[in-house]
Amino acid sequence: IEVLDWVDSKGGYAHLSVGTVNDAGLRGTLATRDIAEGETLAYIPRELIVEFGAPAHDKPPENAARLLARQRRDPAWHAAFLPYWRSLPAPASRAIFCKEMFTQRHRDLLQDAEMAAVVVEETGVARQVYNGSSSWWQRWLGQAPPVSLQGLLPEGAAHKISWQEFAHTTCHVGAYGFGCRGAWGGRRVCLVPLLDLMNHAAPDLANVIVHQDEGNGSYGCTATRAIRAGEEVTQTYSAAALRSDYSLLHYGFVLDSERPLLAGLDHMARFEHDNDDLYLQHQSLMSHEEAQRLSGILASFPTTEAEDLQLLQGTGAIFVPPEDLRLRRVSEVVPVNRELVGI
Ligand SMILES: C[S@@+](CC[C@H](N)C(=O)[O-])C[C@H]1O[C@@H](n2cnc3c(N)ncnc32)[C@H](O)[C@@H]1O
Repeated sequence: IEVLDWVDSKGGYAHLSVGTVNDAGLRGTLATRDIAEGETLAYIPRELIVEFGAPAHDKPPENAARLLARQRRDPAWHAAFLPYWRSLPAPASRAIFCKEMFTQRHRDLLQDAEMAAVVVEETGVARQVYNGSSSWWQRWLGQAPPVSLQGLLPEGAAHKISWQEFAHTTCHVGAYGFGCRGAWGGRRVCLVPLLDLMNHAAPDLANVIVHQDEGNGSYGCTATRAIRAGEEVTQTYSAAALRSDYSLLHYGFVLDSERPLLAGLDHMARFEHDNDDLYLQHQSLMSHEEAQRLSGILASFPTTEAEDLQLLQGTGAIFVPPEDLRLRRVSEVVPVNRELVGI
């Protein structure tokens, strides 16, 4: 597809094709040749990456407003990224569905008051950004999103964007965005063409990790095990996406898994709040209290960390570097071999 040639023409590469990966017609990425473990099978240069937001406010609706505004204010930029926009599911296509598109009927199906509250709260923020319905003092007091579609676009231009288009863009930014390091430091949300066509799989099934070069901001994708030509290429989006409720609400899918990862203690409604320091954000499926309890049990084990490490090395498993291995095991559900990709 066009986006592959575009990446190629801009100095990137990918040993990937885009195609149907299951009987339900899901689209995803496939290896075009055999890939060895540790090989970097895709490289996306910095200039193809779309970056938004600031650390304090990087919610999908605000970034959607920034994206839509930039597309309209800067037609040359929009045109330069056409192959990327065309690679994404069209609005109203069944390939993309998340909470911004929920109707009352979908909310009722949740059968869970807290999840329904998350939907109401987050779509409420999206509505505020779309309508620009908050006053300057609400924004100043932090009671409303700092960005509105009207505020970013010239007079009258915001009205030409329908709620459906806005909800679709919010869903796209949320479900296709990557956490990245901004050009001037700080955490941002980025859109990474082509690599965002990879589907999610649990860590034991995923075969690549996606990483950003700290120096030049480019993105790479490295095989965590050997991949055969034609095999689907998948990554683990985040530990949070291993939870059925989280993946359903934010991405519109649920993985087949023997044990659904759900617990009352770490309900996603809490999980989502950045300033709730009771919970370990976007990393663990538990509260700090629970992490401390489990850490205490691990600390009382008869073997040392070094001995555990030796055992793990013998298995060829991918694991985090030795320092505080046990404690990290508690707080990081998805271990990442940073050495493998040199980050
Ligand atoms: C980053 S995109 C991946 C590419 C997407 N499949 C496409 O064709 O544009 C994320 C979306 O892909 C779908 N998806 C990703 N992983 C999935 C999985 N394991 N099972 C079902 N759908 C998945 C969901 O619709 C999700 O919101």
